[in-house]
Amino acid sequence: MIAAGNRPLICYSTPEFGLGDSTTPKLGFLKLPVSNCSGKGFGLHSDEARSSFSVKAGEGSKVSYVNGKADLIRESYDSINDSDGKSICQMSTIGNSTTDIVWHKCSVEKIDRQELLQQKGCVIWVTGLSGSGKSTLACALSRGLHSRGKLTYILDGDNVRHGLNRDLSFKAEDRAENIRRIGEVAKLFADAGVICIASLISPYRKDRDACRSLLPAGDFIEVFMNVPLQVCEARDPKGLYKLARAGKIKGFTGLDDPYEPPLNSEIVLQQKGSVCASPCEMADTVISYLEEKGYLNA
Ligand SMILES: Nc1ncnc2c1ncn2[C@@H]1O[C@H](COP(=O)(O)OS(=O)(=O)O)[C@@H](OP(=O)(O)O)[C@H]1O
Ligand SMILES: Nc1ncnc2c1ncn2[C@@H]1O[C@H](COP(=O)(O)OP(=O)(O)O)[C@@H](O)[C@H]1O
Repeated sequence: MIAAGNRPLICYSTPEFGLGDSTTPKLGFLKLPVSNCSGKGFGLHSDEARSSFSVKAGEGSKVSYVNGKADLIRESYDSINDSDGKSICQMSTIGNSTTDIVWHKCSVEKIDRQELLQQKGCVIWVTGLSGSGKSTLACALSRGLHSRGKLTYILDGDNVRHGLNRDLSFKAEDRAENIRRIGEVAKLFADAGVICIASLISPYRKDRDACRSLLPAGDFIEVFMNVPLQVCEARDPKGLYKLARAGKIKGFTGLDDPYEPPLNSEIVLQQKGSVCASPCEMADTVISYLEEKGYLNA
């Protein structure tokens, strides 16, 4: 299925697509080669797609139509006219514009979901160097809250990079996109009423702050794993620091790539002298904070 912005495209076709007669619009799935779904364009530029067709992008009562040649829909929709000379600029929402999208409200809201769950949705954003204990804390926290009957979900940078963010590298703009996407997903979880634990290096202050700004005040709780580089490197459970020191990984955070420590995080977890609190103790610190701020009640 093809998506137009965040709306599905429901297609009906001329007979050569084998979806029935062309005069009666039918809902169906039009299998077209799509070579680029992420950029401005649709990517319908294969020879196989050079047939006349109609595409309908709709959600509820909002519908946009395109009638034309598939190979015309490439980069810009603003300048394309259909066979009657009518502009089909509605399709410009396929890019990154949000001007033609209307928020659809539902009578079941966040407050209702929170009531059901007896908790408040929020995002606990765990940031720190590789090896600082982010994933360990996330698990301990999830376990601790679960045992109190609270619903959590972990978005771990490593794990999300196996799926949603598998197209992203570790260069600065890809890290920013990784963080942006996880921030948006975390926001959805919080809206669902879930206590979402996002655990990723997120080295840049501006990217973390952008995620904070997606949420209502107080609902973004930044936890800084303030563990010295030497400690992280000595732990090196995946052997990545060793590889980076050997020059086999370039741009490794803390070595040859920056980490900007938070300036005002809600919680800072750090060693006392040379003693590091256990993961359970750290999780308890976060749980106490949530309790105090009322996140463990509706
Ligand atoms: N170049 C480089 N720099 C830092 N980390 C690297 C790199 N290459 C791979 N890894 C592994 O990827 C994990 C970090 O992914 P994140 O999504 O958390 O990173 S980021 O927020 O986009 O910076 C990180 O996982 P953690 O050790 O759990 O932090 C590493 O295992
Ligand atoms: N509080 C802690 N005290 C001692 N070791 C820890 C603690 N938290 C994590 N570790 C260890 O540090 C290493 C890195 O932890 P991990 O959670 O994978 O870090 P990150 O997700 O930040 O890369 C692991 O070997 C883990 O067992």
